[in-house]
Amino acid sequence: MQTNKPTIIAVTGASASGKSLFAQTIYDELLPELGSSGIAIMKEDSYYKSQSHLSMEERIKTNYDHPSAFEHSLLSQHLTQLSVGESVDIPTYCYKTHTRLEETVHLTPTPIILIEGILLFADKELRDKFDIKIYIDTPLDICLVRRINRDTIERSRSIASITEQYLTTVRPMYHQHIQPNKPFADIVVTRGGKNRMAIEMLKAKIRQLMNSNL
Ligand SMILES: Nc1ncnc2c1ncn2[C@@H]1O[C@H](COP(=O)(O)OP(=O)(O)O)[C@@H](O)[C@H]1O
Ligand SMILES: Nc1ccn([C@@H]2O[C@H](COP(=O)(O)O)[C@@H](O)[C@H]2O)c(=O)n1
Repeated sequence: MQTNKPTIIAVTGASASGKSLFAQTIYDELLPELGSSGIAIMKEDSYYKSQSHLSMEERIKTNYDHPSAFEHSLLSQHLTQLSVGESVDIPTYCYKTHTRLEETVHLTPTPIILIEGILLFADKELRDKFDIKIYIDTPLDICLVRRINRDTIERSRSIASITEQYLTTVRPMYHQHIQPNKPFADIVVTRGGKNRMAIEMLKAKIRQLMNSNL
């Protein structure tokens, strides 16, 4: 069991702004040198509430861009457990059925934990657990185009359902719960997962943290 508290790096921004690509790129590029005992990656989306008790019609109507769609209390509890050296079992979420799957992913604490998600800064209790806070700042029209491409291919959505959801919840919730929390960020990143300078700076910071923990 490790003794030092992990450094938790949170990456937020609009849906399809490039949060996953940014966090995953840092993780993939550091994994060979830090190993799986050095760095881990988590998703806020894993903590979408289980909706197994609801009909498919009710699940489709849910506002997935409001903080109440997430079980943030469980995420907060897991981050606390990881911080004191305890392992956690992370839920697995399915965007096609809009609920959790049976299986969980076991995570043991690592010195560096990356986490990405749309509403990580919306909850003060969660926000206070992050050591480094990053906001991916991508124009909303670019996010929409990416979301259409991604959700038709990866999440089995129709164009009609994507545009309806975008206008009724995704866009308004962005203006209410995501963009207003941008000032909490330590670093605002343009060009998302393709911003090599931002990626290299984060990697250098992580290496420095790892060396200072030796
Ligand atoms: N800078 C970029 N240029 C081009 N495509 C990108 C860029 N960043 C992300 N994408 C693509 O856009 C889609 C959404 O990106 P993703 O990282 O999943 O966003 P998020 O995690 O913020 O929802 C993915 O298909 C991804 O490959
Ligand atoms: N059942 C669900 C759950 C979530 N969404 C959408 O996912 C977005 C968050 O994930 P990103 O990878 O895009 O950050 C969020 O905007 C929800 O609208 C969904 O469509 N269905």
